[in-house]
Amino acid sequence: MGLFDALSRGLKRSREALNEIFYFGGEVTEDFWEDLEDTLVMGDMGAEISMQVTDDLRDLAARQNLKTAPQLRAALADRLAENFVKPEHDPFDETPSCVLFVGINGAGKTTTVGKIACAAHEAGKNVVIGSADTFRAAAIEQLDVWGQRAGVPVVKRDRGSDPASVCYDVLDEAERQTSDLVLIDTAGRLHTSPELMRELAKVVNVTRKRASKCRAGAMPVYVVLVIDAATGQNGLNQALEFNDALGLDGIIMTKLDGTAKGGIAMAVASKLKLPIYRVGVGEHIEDLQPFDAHDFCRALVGEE
Ligand SMILES: Nc1nc2c(ncn2[C@@H]2O[C@H](COP(=O)(O)OP(=O)(O)OP(=O)(O)O)[C@@H](O)[C@H]2O)c(=O)[nH]1
Repeated sequence: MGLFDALSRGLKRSREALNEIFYFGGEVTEDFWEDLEDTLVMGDMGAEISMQVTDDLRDLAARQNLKTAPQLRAALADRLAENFVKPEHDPFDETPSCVLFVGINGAGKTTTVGKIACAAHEAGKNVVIGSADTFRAAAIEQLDVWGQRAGVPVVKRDRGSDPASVCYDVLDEAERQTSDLVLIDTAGRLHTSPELMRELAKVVNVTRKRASKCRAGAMPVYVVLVIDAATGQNGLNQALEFNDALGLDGIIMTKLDGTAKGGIAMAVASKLKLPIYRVGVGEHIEDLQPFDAHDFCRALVGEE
């Protein structure tokens, strides 16, 4: 199943709400613009973007003399797509590359590492996984299972070990194996805990320092925030805090197959000017897909 179909199944709530406006909408009236802005806000896009998008569409309708709601549906999808940033690099396509996965508990970090490891291994890449979640024993086991499934080695240490030193070991191993792709899972943490964010900043710094000293030349390190799309507007607070503490390179948005309304992807990408590298649309290996802003926005507004 392609991204558009997978998203179309997931983003039902926002699409139905927008459908209602467009379906019943004949002539565009003042009520139409109010309903549109409210619906975008309810779809987790945030007040600022919703107002901006509505104003821009209103200008376009006036300029192009578009008078009925259905005429505006495709224009809305195009306007929404403009909120997304195109990635300059894809950390999962570059070789060599080291990616640190960060985020709150249960966002989908471990699952995403597993899915990416499987796909990269299948594509013939030499992959190594690092388990810097030394807090939760079950997380280390979960990553081991993904490693076995993917046929990829997992570097791990005992529960309670220093996560930064695990990252150092992971890069030692990656160098020994001349790995193409290094994927490091970190422990879930609340963005509101300064102590845990400081610990994570140390993990990132140590990884960057070690990666800059690889014998074959510096290995780029990407810090990727994994966000559960169903957390709604709280996802924006997470992104702002993680970005402040670590300087993020991009986002992976998971669980867009569930009850998520989807607008949070746009709110985060637009506010932080960060690319979305992948989206999760299910729990299985194949349910992680490259992000396409146009497909995403068409699925959101119900454009075929
Ligand atoms: N439906 C759906 N479920 C997902 C997706 N991604 C992850 N999950 C599920 O979300 C749950 C949490 O995923 P994990 O990968 O364990 O999350 P985590 O961020 O590593 O969690 P911590 O280790 O506690 O920080 C699991 O049950 C996953 O199967 C997705 O895209 N869609």
